Amino acid sequence: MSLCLEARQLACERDGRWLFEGLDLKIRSGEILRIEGPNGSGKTTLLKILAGQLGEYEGELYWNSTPLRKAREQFLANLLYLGHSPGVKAGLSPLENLAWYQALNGDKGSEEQRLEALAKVGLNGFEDVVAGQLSAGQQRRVALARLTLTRRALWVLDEPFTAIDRQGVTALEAQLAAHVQAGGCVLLTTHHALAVTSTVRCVQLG
Ligand SMILES: Nc1ncnc2c1ncn2[C@@H]1O[C@H](COP(=O)(O)OP(=O)(O)OP(=O)(O)O)[C@@H](O)[C@H]1O
Repeated sequence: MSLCLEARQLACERDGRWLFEGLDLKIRSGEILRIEGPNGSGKTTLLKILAGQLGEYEGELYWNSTPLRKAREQFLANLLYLGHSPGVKAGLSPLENLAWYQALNGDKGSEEQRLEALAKVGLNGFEDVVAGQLSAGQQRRVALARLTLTRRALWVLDEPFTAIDRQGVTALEAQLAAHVQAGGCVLLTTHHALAVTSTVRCVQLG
């Protein structure tokens, strides 16, 4: 099924300043949409709005042509949102963190799946280490393991390459490309130059 998230005449004000106004954008199956702009231009704020996490905005959002407020359940069932911070629980191991994410989504999953997802992000041998003791890049990798674990079509990713080494960047780029090739869509912010350019469109803020 073809998917489409659309924003019409989106505007957001912070502390008496318009971060963006009259913003129209669309993201469909098979596309990567990159939000660009300098620090403080509103990229994270825009992603939160588009991921349904922030209600303080003007304009309208549509999911498959239905206003998002009426299609919220279907929208959330298709959404995987990874925020600016890795959002990993420091007191839990990577394996426990993934089990916790799955439980939040009402998905029991299996340990085998979780081990496979951690292996894919290069965390073999760190599965049972308390996440608070992992490096910044390893914590980000725990969060990124959710991309493998959770079957959602729309990925909204805020700076997913932060703290990731060169090999990890290549692997993540390949994963993004494979996801859109399989009919998914990716909305992301990154200060990193993406190698997969053919399916990437850009929206500039600031
Ligand atoms: N909850 C909030 N209340 C008031 N102002 C906020 C809030 N959240 C963000 N802002 C302000 O909105 C502006 C945009 O912030 P945002 O985090 O969206 O920028 P960004 O483009 O993602 O920046 P960066 O590239 O540094 O991550 C900033 O000036 C910030 O101070």
